[in-house]
Amino acid sequence: MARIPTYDLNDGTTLPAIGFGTYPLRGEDGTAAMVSALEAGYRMLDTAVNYENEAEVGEALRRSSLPRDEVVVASKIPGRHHAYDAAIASVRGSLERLGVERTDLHLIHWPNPSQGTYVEAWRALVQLQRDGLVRSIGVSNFTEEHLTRIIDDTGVVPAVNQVELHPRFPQAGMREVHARLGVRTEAWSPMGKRRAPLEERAVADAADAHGVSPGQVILRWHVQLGSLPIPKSADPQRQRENLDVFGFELSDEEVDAISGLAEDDGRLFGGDPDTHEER
Ligand SMILES: NC(=O)C1=CN([C@@H]2O[C@H](COP(=O)(O)OP(=O)(O)OC[C@H]3O[C@@H](n4cnc5c(N)ncnc54)[C@H](OP(=O)(O)O)[C@@H]3O)[C@@H](O)[C@H]2O)C=CC1
Ligand SMILES: O=C(O)C(=O)[C@@H](O)[C@H](O)C(=O)CO
Repeated sequence: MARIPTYDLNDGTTLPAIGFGTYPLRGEDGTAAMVSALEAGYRMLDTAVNYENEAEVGEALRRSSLPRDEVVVASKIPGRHHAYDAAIASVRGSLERLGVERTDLHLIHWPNPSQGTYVEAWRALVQLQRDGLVRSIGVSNFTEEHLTRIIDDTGVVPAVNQVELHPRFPQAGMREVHARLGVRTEAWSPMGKRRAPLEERAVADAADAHGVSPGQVILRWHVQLGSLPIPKSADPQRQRENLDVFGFELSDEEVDAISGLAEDDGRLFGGDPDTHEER
C-alpha cells in the first residue's frame, strides 16, 4: 500500500496529505464504508458532531485494528456549542461517542459571526489542547477577519482552516491568507460534490494526458496547490482511486486551466461564512 505524504503543521505535528470525508455516512453501511477507506490506506477521518456519525467513526477505527496513533480522528464543534463551557462539553461528548481519549484534530465547524461567540469556542480549544484532550486545533469556514480575531485574542494560530475549495471555487485569496499566517488549507467538497467538473475540458484533457481518472486529476490539483482534500466516497474502488494521486504530476498549465474553472459565485450551496448559520 502506497504511503501518503504528510503536511507539517504549525504546532509541530503532521497530517496526511489526503483525508477521508465521512458525511453523510451513517449506520452499518457507513461504518463499512469507513472500514473500507481505512483498508484502502486513508489515515484521517473527518467527522463532526452535526454529522451524527462519530460512533460509526469510532467503530470503524476499532474494526480496522489499526494502531490508534496511526489514524487521525478529526471532529468539529457545532454552532450551538460555541460558549466556553458548552465547547468543552462538546469535545468531551465527541470523545465519548468516538470512544477515544483524544482527538487528533478538533475544529470550530462554522464561525456563525452573528452569535459572536466563536472566540469563546477557540479559547476552549486552546485549553483542551493544553489539557491533552485534543492534539491539534483549528477552524473551518473562517475568513481572514475571523482568523485575525481569534489569533489576536489568544496568540494561538489555528493549525488548519477547512474551507470550501474545488475547481469552481479555488479560494486563491484564502490560500494566500493561510500561507501568510502559517495555517494549513484543508478542502471540503474537494471534488465539487454534485457539481464536480469531471467532464470539463481542463479536467478531462489532463486525465487523458496522464492516463488517470478525472477525479484523480482534481485531487492531484489540490495536492499541487498545497491543499489537503477530504473526498468522500462510499465506493471502495473510488476510495482507492482517490488516494492514488502521488504517481503523476500536472503541468503548471494544467493546474492553471483547472483553476480557470472558477466561477463568480462557485460556492456549492451559498455557504458564505459571514452569513451562514450552522446550528
Ligand atoms: N466543514 C464544512 O463545513 C464541510 C465539510 N465537509 C466535509 O468534506 C467531505 C467531502 O465533501 P463532500 O461534500 O462529500 O464532497 P466531495 O467533493 O468529496 O464529493 C463527494 C461526491 O463525489 C463522488 N465521488 C467521490 N470520488 C469520486 C470520483 N473519483 N469520481 C467521481 N465521483 C466521485 C461521491 O460519490 P460516491 O460516494 O458514490 O463515490 C460523492 O457523491 C465531507 O464528507 C465532510 O467530511 C463537507 C461540507 C462542508
Ligand atoms: O457538511 C458539513 O460539514 C456542513 O457544514 C454543511 O453540510 C452545513 O452544515 C450545512 O448545513 C449545509 O446546508
